[in-house]
Order: sequence, then structure tokens, then C-alpha cells
Amino acid sequence: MRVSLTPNLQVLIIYNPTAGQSPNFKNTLDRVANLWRDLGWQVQIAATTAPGDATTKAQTAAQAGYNAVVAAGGDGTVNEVMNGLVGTETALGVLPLGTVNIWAREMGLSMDMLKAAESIAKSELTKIDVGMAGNRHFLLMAGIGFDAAVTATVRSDEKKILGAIAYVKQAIQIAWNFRGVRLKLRVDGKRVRGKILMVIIGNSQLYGGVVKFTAHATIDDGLLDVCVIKGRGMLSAPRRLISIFARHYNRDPLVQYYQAKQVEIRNKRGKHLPVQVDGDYLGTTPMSFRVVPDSLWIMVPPNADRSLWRSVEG
Ligand SMILES: Nc1ncnc2c1ncn2[C@@H]1O[C@H](COP(=O)(O)OP(=O)(O)OP(=O)(O)O)[C@@H](O)[C@H]1O
Repeated sequence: MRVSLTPNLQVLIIYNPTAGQSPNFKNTLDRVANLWRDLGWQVQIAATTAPGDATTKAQTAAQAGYNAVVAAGGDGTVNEVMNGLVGTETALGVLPLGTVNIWAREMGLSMDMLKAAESIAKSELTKIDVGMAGNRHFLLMAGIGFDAAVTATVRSDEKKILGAIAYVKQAIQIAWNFRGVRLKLRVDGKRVRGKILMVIIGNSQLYGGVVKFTAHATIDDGLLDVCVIKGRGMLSAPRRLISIFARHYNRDPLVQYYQAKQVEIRNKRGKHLPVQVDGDYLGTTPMSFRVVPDSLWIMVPPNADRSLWRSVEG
């Protein structure tokens, strides 16, 4: 079900002053706020002061009856805001201020903030599923293995200077020594065996702004999409990537694709893998993952990727 925005929308913009590469975006945010005020919206702006602050601020806004909280930052900030909004009546919006901005891309937003703000003003509201990793919600995906090892070690000062290239540089450095690990996977009770390089558990589709590991994922189907990539080491990764780009899941025996409500990853013989959610390091296996259906209101701009919905009502 899609719902139109009310004319006197109450909106809180929560921004992360440390996000992305641009040093001074407060002026642009003020212009965005004025653009929305001209439409009759009541708009407040609040800066985060530390990691985790966006979750507390979003929770407080939901309790105070705000209609929407717009996360202005990268996907880490979007994740923190949505963790404060799941299960409330307050909708999540996004303004792309981070390094990669995957959710903003999924929502079809321009990377130009004022153009993005104009699109957001034409949004509708709808409810979607989110994922849960341990006790943390995720909007995009959880990554287990190689990508989480990269996320855990990429330096924030390099991200400021190099942007997304900092991830590529770190991936190349880690790839040489990264080995697949035998873990115990259960996907809706089904046992999955083999040496695991990486598992992507996707609520949505886009990964890193370039590739879709979970290309069949929709955000209203009550399921998570699971892409399991197996192998001894990263030398085999380019072949696996070709299979994923061509969507030859399951035709390549080392790339398996599932849709499930729940995924359990247990360690074997003391071996474990790191876990990231929505691009931020979370911890290590063992960990449980599950879908939380129909639990988050979001603002859907007109150019949002329609393939993210199983059914779009007109
Ligand atoms: N005021 C703050 N000071 C320090 N860290 C913060 C602050 N506010 C938020 N953070 C942390 O910064 C992390 C990264 O932020 P965010 O994802 O928004 O930007 P980014 O890293 O530039 O973008 P991307 O996620 O696209 O790489 C968040 O996970 C959050 O915990």
C-alpha cells in the first residue's frame, strides 16, 4: 500500500558531520530545509555527536510524533536511523552525503542534494521488510567473510581522501591472504556445506553501488535473499563475480542462491568469519539472521527502482 505525504509533514533531518568527503554541507542542508519549508513542511535539523547517536535521535523523534526522519549521511547513518525507526509509524528518508550511498541509489535519488530534496518532496510512503543480524537491523545487506574483512579494516582517513577507491585498495591488500573457511550454514533449516569466501544476505539488491549479489531480492516479500560464494582463496573470485554479473547463480556450483526467512551461521573447529551490516563492521560469526517483515515505513521517491517491489500498486 502506498500513502501520499501530508502537506504539513513534520520532518527531522539527522546528519552525520563526519560522513563523506565534502567538508561543509550544513549550508546545503539549510537550503534543503528551506525548500521543504516552502511546501508547508515543519523541518528541524540535528547533527550527530558520536557513533550510535543517530539511533537515539531517531527513536526520540518517533516518540515525539515526527512523520519522517531523513538520514543525511552514508549508509552507516541510514542504518543507525532505521534502527531507531523500525516498528514505529515514522518513515525513513535519505539524503546522500556518504561515500557510496547505496540506499539513495536504490531510491533513484540524484547525488546532487537539492535535486534529491525535490524528488523526496514527491515521495509516497510505504512499509517494507528489514533484516536482522544478531540484535541489529539492516536495510541493505549483511555481508559475512571477505567483504566484512575489508569493511573492518578500511581506514576512515583514507575513505575521506580516496572515497570508494579506499575499499578497492583494501580489498586488493586483503585478497592475497584471505582463505575460505568451513562453517556450518543453515538456510531455513537446509544445511549448506563447503568452504565459504563470502555470504551476502540481502534485503535489497545493490551492493557497493556497482554489483547486485542478490539481484532477485524484493523488499516486500517477507524473505531475505542469500548468495553464498565458495572457494579456497580469492584467486577464484573473478570467475565467481562473472557468474554473479551474469546472474548464473546455482549454474556455477560455487555460487549458490537461496530465499529464506532465517539463516544460521555457526563456527566449526574454532574458525569464524567477520560480519558487516549496511557497510559497517558488526562482529564475527556465530550469528543468526532473519527477516522482520513489514516493519519499516520509508519515503519512496518517484524514481525508486521498481524492481525492489514484488508488487507495486498504481
Ligand atoms: N558525529 C559523529 N562522529 C563520529 N562518527 C560518527 C558520527 N556520526 C556518525 N558516525 C559514524 O560514522 C559512521 C560512517 O558514517 P556514514 O556511513 O554516514 O558515512 P561514510 O562512512 O562516509 O559513508 P559510507 O557508509 O557510504 O562509506 C557511521 O556508522 C556512524 O557510526
